Amino acid sequence: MRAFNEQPHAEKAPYYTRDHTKGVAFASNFDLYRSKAASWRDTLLVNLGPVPVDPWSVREPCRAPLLEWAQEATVVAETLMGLLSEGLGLGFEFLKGISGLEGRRLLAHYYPWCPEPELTVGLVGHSDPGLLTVLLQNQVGGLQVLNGEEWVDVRPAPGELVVNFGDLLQIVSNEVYKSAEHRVLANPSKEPRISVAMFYLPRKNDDSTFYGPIEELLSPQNPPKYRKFIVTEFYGRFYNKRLDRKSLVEHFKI
Ligand SMILES: O=C(O)CCC(=O)C(=O)O
Ligand SMILES: [Fe+2]
Repeated sequence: MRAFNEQPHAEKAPYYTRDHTKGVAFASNFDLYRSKAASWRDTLLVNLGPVPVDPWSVREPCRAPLLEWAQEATVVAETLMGLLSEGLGLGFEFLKGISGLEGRRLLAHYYPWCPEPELTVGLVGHSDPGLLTVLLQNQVGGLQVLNGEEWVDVRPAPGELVVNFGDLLQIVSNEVYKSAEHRVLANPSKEPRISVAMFYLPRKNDDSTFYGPIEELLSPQNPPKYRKFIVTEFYGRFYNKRLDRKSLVEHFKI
């Protein structure tokens, strides 16, 4: 990822687009024109499912490592989804059946040195939209998670993965699991911060499915906390707002 980002501008220019529905897109903040200020990072986005990207559209030097990482992360996500499903008292396959592991999106972030890090952030506070995110970060640090009112450092450790519960997991589990609010500080070090995240999201272009709290979890004592919606509304809401805190779950709250 470092090699990709540090290529001359002309090598990266063919990927510049704000159209996140493309197979591959390279841009700075996806919500640049909706947010109050720019964040200090660039992001390479690769859509890996349900319509897999042509692997050859991700050019060297990062094609093979990214695609390999995506496969490995998916094995982790599949296992975790099974365990979380059992944690809800449902079968191992249940959660996977809801959104599947088909909506797979890889985001590779590059946070260059920021000369005035106190004036902006690398990535504003937010929760991830899907079921789960599996994230690998290099050793620079800067990721923080909100614990109550306090931002706590998620310090990198070699070989460690960070897993975020997403908004959809909060909704379908009727708040048994809560999505994690997190942010990345602007990078004050000369060493770039690099992270690669795999998002497991609802399938696009499938408006025959209604998402909402899983019926099997509901009872008169545990009524649904969220209304049902289709995926077009879910993505429409996510992409038409700036990245901000946990507003996606708030939108669907009853
Ligand atoms: O760069 C990171 O560590 C966090 C990335 C992230 O939160 C995201 O892509 O949603
Ligand atoms: Fe995130």
